Amino acid sequence: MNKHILILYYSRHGATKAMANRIAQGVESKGMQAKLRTVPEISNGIDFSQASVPDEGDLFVQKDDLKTCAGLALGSPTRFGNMASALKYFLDSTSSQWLSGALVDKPASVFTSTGSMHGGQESTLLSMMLPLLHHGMVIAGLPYTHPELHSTTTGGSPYGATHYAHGEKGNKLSDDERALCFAQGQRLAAIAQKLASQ
Ligand SMILES: Cc1cc2nc3c(=O)[nH]c(=O)nc-3n(C[C@H](O)[C@H](O)[C@H](O)COP(=O)(O)O)c2cc1C
Repeated sequence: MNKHILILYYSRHGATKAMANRIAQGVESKGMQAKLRTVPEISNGIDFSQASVPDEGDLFVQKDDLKTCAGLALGSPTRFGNMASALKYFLDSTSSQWLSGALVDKPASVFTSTGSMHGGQESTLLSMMLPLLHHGMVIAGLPYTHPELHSTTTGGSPYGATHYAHGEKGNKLSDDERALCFAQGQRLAAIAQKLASQ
């Protein structure tokens, strides 16, 4: 089976990246490799041209990463109740992978960070699922058997892990958020392993 879970995220200020790193720890605790990848900023073609390799941090995703992964965690900051355009721009370029069924029957989950408590976490997560369903993925949320879903006063939802960032520089995850990110990574890896053994 493909051994790695692709954790594909966009993060401007680091909160979504912190979640991605914690989800990766959950994946790796199940004996699978977590491949952390991001997407470039969108350029209007006038302001700047983007380097093909980022100056720092995780590498940019390649289309082949979709074909070779065993599962996908997709993460974005909430932008007006939806995913960030940089991530959507990448997804909109995956017609070939859709045609070839590169993601069909692979598990997927979604995660997001917001600046305000009721700023659209769930609408973002639900809308992020749509392209993944078109790609034929099997969507995995978070079950309420995780006690943190009952007790959290910050982020966390059955639709996927979330973080309430209290503004744009709030990158420190609460204990409940950390636990749920970890659980999401574990669950994704466990489902990928089960599906591969069918
Ligand atoms: C253009 C824009 C739109 C945003 N829209 C929302 C929103 O709808 N709801 C919300 O709670 N936060 C919103 N935010 C705040 C970000 O979601 C929040 O700061 C997030 O934690 C940033 O994640 P990052 O650190 O990974 O970049 C918005 C930020 C920007 C720049």
